[in-house]
Amino acid sequence: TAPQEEIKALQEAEIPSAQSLHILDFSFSDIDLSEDSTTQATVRMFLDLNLIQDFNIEYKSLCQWVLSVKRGYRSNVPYHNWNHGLSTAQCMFAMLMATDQLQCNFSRLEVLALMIATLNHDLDHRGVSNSYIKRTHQPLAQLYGTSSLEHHHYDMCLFILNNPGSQILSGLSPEDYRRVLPMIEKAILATDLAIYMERRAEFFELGQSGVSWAKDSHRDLLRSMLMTASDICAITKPWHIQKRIAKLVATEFFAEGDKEREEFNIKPADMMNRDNSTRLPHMQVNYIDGLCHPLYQSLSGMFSSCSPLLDGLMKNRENWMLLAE
Ligand SMILES: COc1ncc(-n2nc(C)c3cc(C(=O)NS(C)(=O)=O)ccc32)cc1Cl
Ligand SMILES: [Zn+2]
Repeated sequence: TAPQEEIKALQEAEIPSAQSLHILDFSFSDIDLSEDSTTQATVRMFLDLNLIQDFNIEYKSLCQWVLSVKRGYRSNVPYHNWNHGLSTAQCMFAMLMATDQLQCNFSRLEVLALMIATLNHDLDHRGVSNSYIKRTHQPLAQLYGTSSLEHHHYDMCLFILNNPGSQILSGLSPEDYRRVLPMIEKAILATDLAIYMERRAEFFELGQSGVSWAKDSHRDLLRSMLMTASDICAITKPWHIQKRIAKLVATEFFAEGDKEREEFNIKPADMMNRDNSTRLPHMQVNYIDGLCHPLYQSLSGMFSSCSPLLDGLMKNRENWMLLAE
C-alpha cells in the first residue's frame, strides 16, 4: 500500500478539472502528466462520473485505492505499466462521457465495474504474454490455465479492493457488492485478445441485425468489446503519440522473443522476433486490419460519438502504409 503522506497529499490536493487534464479527449496522452497528475486524473474521472456519491465511496479510501493500483503496476515494464492502465481507463471515461447513448444503456453499477476493471486490467503485468507464460510453464500457467495472465490481474484487483484502507466497495449494498465483482472479473478477462477474437463476430452481428441493450447478454458483450476498445486505444492516437507507443510495445514484444529464443530455443512469433524490426510498419498494418479496424468500425456504427477512434486508427494506417513501402 501507499505511504500515509502520499495518501494525505492526494486527499488534500485540489483536483484539476477534466478540461484542464484533457481527459475528455480521445487524443489524450498521459506522457506529459506528472505522476501526481495521473493519480489526480483518476480521481477526477470518479468524481465526474458521480461514482463517489452514487456508491458512498469514502474519499480517503478512493485516494489510497488509486495509489495502491498505481503501485501494483511494474515500472520496469516498457508498455504494460501504470500509464497503460490509466490510458485504458481514460479511453473508457471518454467514451462514457462522449454520449448519453452509452451511459444510458448501463446501470450505475456497470459504469463502476468498467472504471475499476479498465484501471486494474493489467495489474502486475511482467511484460510477457499468455503464450510465453504457457510455453515456459510458469506457475501462473499451472494456476490459471487459459487467460492465465488476466486471472492474475483480477486477483490483484480483488486483493487491493479487500485491503483495509482501500475498500472502495464497502459502501455498496450486499446485493450490489455481489453483482459488481463478477462484472469486474468478466471485464478484465475480456482483455485477453484471444477471448476478444472468439466473441467479436457475435458483437458485429448484433450491430448489423439490431440490438436491444436491455438484454443482459447483449450488454455483457458490449462491456467486453468496450474493454478491448479501451485496452488497444493507443493504436488510435495522434501519429507521434501512437508511433512512440508502438516502439514501447515492440520493445516489450522483442524482449519476450529474445527470452523465448535464448531460454527455450523457440522461434518467436513475428511480432516478437527482433529480426523483423524493419517490418514494424507491415506488422502494424496487419494488426490494424486484422484486429483493430473491425472493432472500431462496429463501435462507431453503433455509437457515432466513438468515430474519433476509427478516424485516428485510419490516419495511423495511412502513415504506416507510407512507411511500409
Ligand atoms: C501503438 O499501439 C499499439 N501498437 C501495437 C500493438 N500490437 N499489439 C499486439 C498484440 C500486436 C500484434 C501485432 C502483430 O502480431 N502483427 S503481425 C505479426 O503482422 O500479425 C502487431 C502489433 C500489435 C498494440 C498497440 Cl495498442
Ligand atoms: Zn492492457
